[in-house]
Amino acid sequence: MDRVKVSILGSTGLVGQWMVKLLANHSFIEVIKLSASPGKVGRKYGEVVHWFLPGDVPEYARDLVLVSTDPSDHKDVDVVLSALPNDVANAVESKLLASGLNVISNASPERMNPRVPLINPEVNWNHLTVLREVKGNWLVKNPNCTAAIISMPLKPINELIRELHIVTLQSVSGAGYLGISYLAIDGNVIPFIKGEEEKIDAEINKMLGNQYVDHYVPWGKNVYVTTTRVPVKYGHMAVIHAVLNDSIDQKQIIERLRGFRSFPQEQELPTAPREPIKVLDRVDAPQPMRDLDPMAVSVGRVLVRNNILRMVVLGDNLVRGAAGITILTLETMKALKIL
Ligand SMILES: N[C@@H](CC=O)C(=O)O
Repeated sequence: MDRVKVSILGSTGLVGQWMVKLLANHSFIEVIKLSASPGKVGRKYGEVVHWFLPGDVPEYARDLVLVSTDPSDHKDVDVVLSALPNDVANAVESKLLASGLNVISNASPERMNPRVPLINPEVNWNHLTVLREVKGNWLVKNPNCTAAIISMPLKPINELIRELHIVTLQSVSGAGYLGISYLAIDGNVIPFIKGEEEKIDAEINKMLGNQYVDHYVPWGKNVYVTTTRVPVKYGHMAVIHAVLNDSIDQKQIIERLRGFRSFPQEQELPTAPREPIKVLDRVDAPQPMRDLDPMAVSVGRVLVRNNILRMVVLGDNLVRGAAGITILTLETMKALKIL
């Protein structure tokens, strides 16, 4: 397959808009359908979308007439990309799968299904290869945005880790455009995000484990997580303390993080960052306002003391954590000849 035709579900939402933007002028992925909620179906994308990203609505998308999520509206696409909210995704995606369509989805239902690969391409691209043994169509899931960001710097050091203690500082955009009121978050920190702590623990364990066709074997490490919502627009941060198995020099950890490259980099995939983990030497890095990169993860404050590694990790929750990871997964699947 030379070109890959896709449709985007939830195309007017925060994550959907990023998908529309990132796929403008893509070298081999072509968006042929955009879908939105029933009230918008039949109208032009450019007239309906409340565009919030820098720049204009990409030209290719402006005149596309919005379709429904019904499988009959997607029958001529190779892959459906789903940016649907969690509460509606399951019903819609199940119908698409039942009709024989392939789906890559950002929504949380089915992430822990033992047969469904949960993919952060640099971390576990090899889990996708089980799909070669699957007859018919498939579902692939993105991890939770925070799990996507945190799993990246864990990958090159995963065998050194005995257990993890994580505190997150998650931006408001993670809750969606209408997710949290200004009065609730301005000048405030909310130390609870529903369901998030369980997801991060389970998903990191799945991605760093081994995937087989009908089951997976988790990484098997204890991951203790506290999640907080902070008054920042974009970028999720995590303070990680990793208890290590052996003593290891801080410099060796930094070398491993800086030198990390994976399949997407080797294949020079269009959406892959050249340097997936940026270790920043500045004493006050990383900061969402200064250090946010769309697809790379920024790491600072690296310190090893008494066999405990501390690092602060920052990533773009809407791009690396959602829209960009979907596209990079599709590019990885094409490079693996799964499409
Ligand atoms: N569940 C996450 C979504 C990622 O952006 C959050 O609430 O921040």
